[in-house]
Amino acid sequence: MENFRFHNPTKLIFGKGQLEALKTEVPLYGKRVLLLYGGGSIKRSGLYDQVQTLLAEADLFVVELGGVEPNPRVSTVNKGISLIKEHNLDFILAVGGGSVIDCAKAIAAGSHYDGDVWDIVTKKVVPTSAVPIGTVLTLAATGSEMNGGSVITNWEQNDKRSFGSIYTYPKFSILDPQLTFTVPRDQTIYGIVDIMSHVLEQYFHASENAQLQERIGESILRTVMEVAPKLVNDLENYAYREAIMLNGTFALNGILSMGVKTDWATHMMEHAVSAVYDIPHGGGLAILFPHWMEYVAATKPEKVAQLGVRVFDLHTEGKTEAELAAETVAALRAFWTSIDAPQKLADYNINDEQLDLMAERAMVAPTIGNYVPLTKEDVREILKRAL
Ligand SMILES: NC(=O)c1ccc[n+]([C@@H]2O[C@H](COP(=O)([O-])OP(=O)(O)OC[C@H]3O[C@@H](n4cnc5c(N)ncnc54)[C@H](O)[C@@H]3O)[C@@H](O)[C@H]2O)c1
Repeated sequence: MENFRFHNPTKLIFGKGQLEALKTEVPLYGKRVLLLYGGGSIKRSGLYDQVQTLLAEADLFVVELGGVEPNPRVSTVNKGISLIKEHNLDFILAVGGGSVIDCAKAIAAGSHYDGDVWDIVTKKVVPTSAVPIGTVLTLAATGSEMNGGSVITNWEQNDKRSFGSIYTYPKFSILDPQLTFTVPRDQTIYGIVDIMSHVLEQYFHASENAQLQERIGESILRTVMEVAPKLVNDLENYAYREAIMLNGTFALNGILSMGVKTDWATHMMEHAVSAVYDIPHGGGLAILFPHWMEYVAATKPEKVAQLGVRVFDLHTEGKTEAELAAETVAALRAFWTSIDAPQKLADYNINDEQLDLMAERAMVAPTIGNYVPLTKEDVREILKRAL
């Protein structure tokens, strides 16, 4: 393993009816709250009214900003920063999925910085403090509820970038699986793919001797694969929602990346695709991951084969690593197809017109990924195979 420090300061408040905790948690950090939410699902479900009531009962001053987009935009981040400054707000409550939470993190860091928040998102500037945030999670997918990461899109520049900071970890996150009952079937599927992809990005690391991290990752994958097919046909089942929610949080809260150089090339490619075409993140990952895996297996099949044996129960007798790797890719693809995840970029009407732009946008460094570092030509080839 590489040397590492692990520090995750987010308090998880998990289970039925835990929303009430807002009354005691928020006042620990602030009195003047920016309430941030997305496209209105929380108004339809009644969650918005419940949150407002609890904040009022706790005697808190509230300014709200709704309409945070899926794939949140830097223009919305800037609106939030203006509201924080105008009303002298000292806490941000994000109620929603990863997009709302990521937007809250960028507002939090940007409010303590005098320049353009895009400097922070593009990692030109490192945050040294941030407005404290708390979250009420309504969609299991990103793990943003228990990490410091944030992904923001600059639509004018067709650029989607991520940054992370110890200052943007939520102080607390309330996870009531019942709040995810209303997530539609397609978004539920994207969430499942996102969770599995997070594990895979860390499983395909470039370090030695990380058995515990790998075994935890395999457990998450196996649990998600056991529950997901049942959940997509029974969306209001508490036990299934509960399992997926906890797995989603643990897939990206830092434990799988302890002491290892993780990959993340597929996420960078997906960010490039969704920065140009604004497609759902999980949908893009379902298309790209099997192609990435097939591509890297040509030079480094061993870990792909290991995944197949340990997670997809492949039999090894008489097979080469390359054959096992090919079976693993087929098994992953078959699993995602079985839960109706998309399979090719054409499913989102994406053709080869913007291949070069997408390949260019994916290259946030001269090569991306660590398991097998990819050049722009590699990325272009993977995107082409995914069309
Ligand atoms: N910060 C991280 O660690 C991290 C990791 C992976 C991805 N991301 C980013 O997060 C974003 C995706 O977040 P997401 O997958 O959580 O989806 P999302 O937050 O974009 O939400 C997707 C859709 O579901 C709706 N929705 C949310 N909760 C709902 C509910 N309870 N009922 C009905 N509808 C509901 C939203 O309004 C939205 O239309 C992308 O921008 C992605 O790049 C961040």
